Amino acid sequence: MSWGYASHNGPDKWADNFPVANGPRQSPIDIVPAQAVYDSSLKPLNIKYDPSTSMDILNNGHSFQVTFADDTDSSSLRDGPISGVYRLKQFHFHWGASDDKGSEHTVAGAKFPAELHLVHWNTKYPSFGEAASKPDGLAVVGVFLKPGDANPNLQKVLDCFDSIKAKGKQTSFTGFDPACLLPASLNYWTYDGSLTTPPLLESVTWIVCKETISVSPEQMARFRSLLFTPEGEAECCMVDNYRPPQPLKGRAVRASFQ
Ligand SMILES: NS(=O)(=O)c1ccc(Cc2ccc([N+](=O)[O-])cc2)cc1
Ligand SMILES: [Zn+2]
Repeated sequence: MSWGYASHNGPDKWADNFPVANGPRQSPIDIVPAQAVYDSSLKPLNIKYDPSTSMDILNNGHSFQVTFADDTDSSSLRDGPISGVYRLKQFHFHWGASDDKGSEHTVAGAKFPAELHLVHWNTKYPSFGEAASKPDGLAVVGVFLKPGDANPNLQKVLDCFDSIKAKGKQTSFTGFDPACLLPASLNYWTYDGSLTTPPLLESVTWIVCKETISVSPEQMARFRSLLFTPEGEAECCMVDNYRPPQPLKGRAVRASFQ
């Protein structure tokens, strides 16, 4: 039985095969701004992406992801709460069946219709797979999507959904600069956490942007037109592919802004 988001294989069942699900630094969490500690020693995020590193877009049956060439530092993240250079590996999203849910992190209990994750790995390790098992191995930048005007940069991603509707479908996706999906302000909250899907490894420095990016109702409908299921199987819409907030267990959430 493989993991998913249905009642029989969803977040409440993940601990059966992945006991770290009940670990001390699980993600996502509810971010309570009033309880976040401003840390003046936190640096601004230093993000440099090279569009020529974007390679393809894939429906992996849990979400869709855009994968990047990570054999050089040309698309990477520095500074912020991290030390060293972290290379961009992929970005993906989590979203709901309706606009009242879908994000993984919440802000004082508020849910957003979707959340973008830009996944980076620490180049002090030889590969993404190696880094994914180290406490300082990964850094994920999270951005909330807020209902509003259509987002023209997001539209470039949504336009290729017809080619990746079913699980396992993949198509070329080159020349895309994911920096165009970032909000104008890179003020952020940061805390030590985990992957939000199995294997739930506790290797992620989370960097969650305070400012949101916009998404229109029509664009949200496009997200919800993807399928969890492969071609030839009964169709199941890809929606509600989010894990709910997990216990903070004494962790501090720091803010890069006052
Ligand atoms: N949602 S998230 O925490 O940003 C996230 C990011 C990347 C991944 C993909 C993944 C990351 C690591 C492994 N691993 O080490 O076996 C398998 C899959 C899973 C989840
Ligand atoms: Zn994610």
